[in-house]
Amino acid sequence: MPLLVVENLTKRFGGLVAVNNVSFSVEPAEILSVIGPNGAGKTTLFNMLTGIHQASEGNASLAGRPLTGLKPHQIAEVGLARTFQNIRLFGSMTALENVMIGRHSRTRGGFWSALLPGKAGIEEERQIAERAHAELAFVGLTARASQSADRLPYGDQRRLEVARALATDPQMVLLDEPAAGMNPQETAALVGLIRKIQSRGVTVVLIEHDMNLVMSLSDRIVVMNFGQKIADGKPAQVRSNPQVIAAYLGGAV
Ligand SMILES: Nc1ncnc2c1ncn2[C@@H]1O[C@H](COP(=O)(O)OP(=O)(O)OP(=O)(O)O)[C@@H](O)[C@H]1O
Repeated sequence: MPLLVVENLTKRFGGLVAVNNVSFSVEPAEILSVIGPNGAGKTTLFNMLTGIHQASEGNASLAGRPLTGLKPHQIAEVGLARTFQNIRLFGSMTALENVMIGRHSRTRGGFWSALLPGKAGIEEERQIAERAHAELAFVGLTARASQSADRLPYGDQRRLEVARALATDPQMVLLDEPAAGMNPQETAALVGLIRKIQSRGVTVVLIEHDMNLVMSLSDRIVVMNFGQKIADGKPAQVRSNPQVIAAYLGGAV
């Protein structure tokens, strides 16, 4: 059974159809990339899946539970987490605190657990910090735990966002251009990290423009152009699809 099912999702902004009747599904523990030219509708698709935009038409579900109509925090509770194209960290907080905020959304006291009475609050806070340290270690940022997020190198900020998403215990993470602005070494480390996320059993859907990364990492690729899905298949199929070559890949591959 697919984990994510997207059926006929459409988003209109006034007269502009940013996402037009898009359907696809994602199997558990798959790595699926969504590619397409600038303005194709990829981020709008993620924004509908994560409750930032309400769909104009269509449905999406995760593990059989409807996502459409839910608020972002409810979608996180269903098990869908994301990172953003423009990094959204709390700049003046430490790396550890940024990950703890992700974890707070999944615990009894939530964000206010520090106010829980006595021992219960202290114990919950200790568990949250422990889990946040584990996620920092997972993404390779142990040494950065006590540094302010805004002081971290760019690639580390992107990995910190991934750690925060993972701290919510998601079944699936959506990564919006995770390699954007990374140097080749950082990109290589990112490939390793995404494979580690997959081996944890977390399904990964990413938007990415780095075609080397997309072709080497993806189990499957969905191609969008002008809001519509124009192809859906394994990297080799997508790479040789004449419509995709015309719309996007050109001489790049
Ligand atoms: N909030 C909004 N209001 C109006 N138009 C929007 C809004 N968000 C996106 N759009 C428009 O919808 C279309 C799709 O944009 P979207 O950001 O989803 O594309 P994209 O494929 O993610 O592009 P990129 O690769 O450049 O990030 C674009 O024409 C964009 O200008």
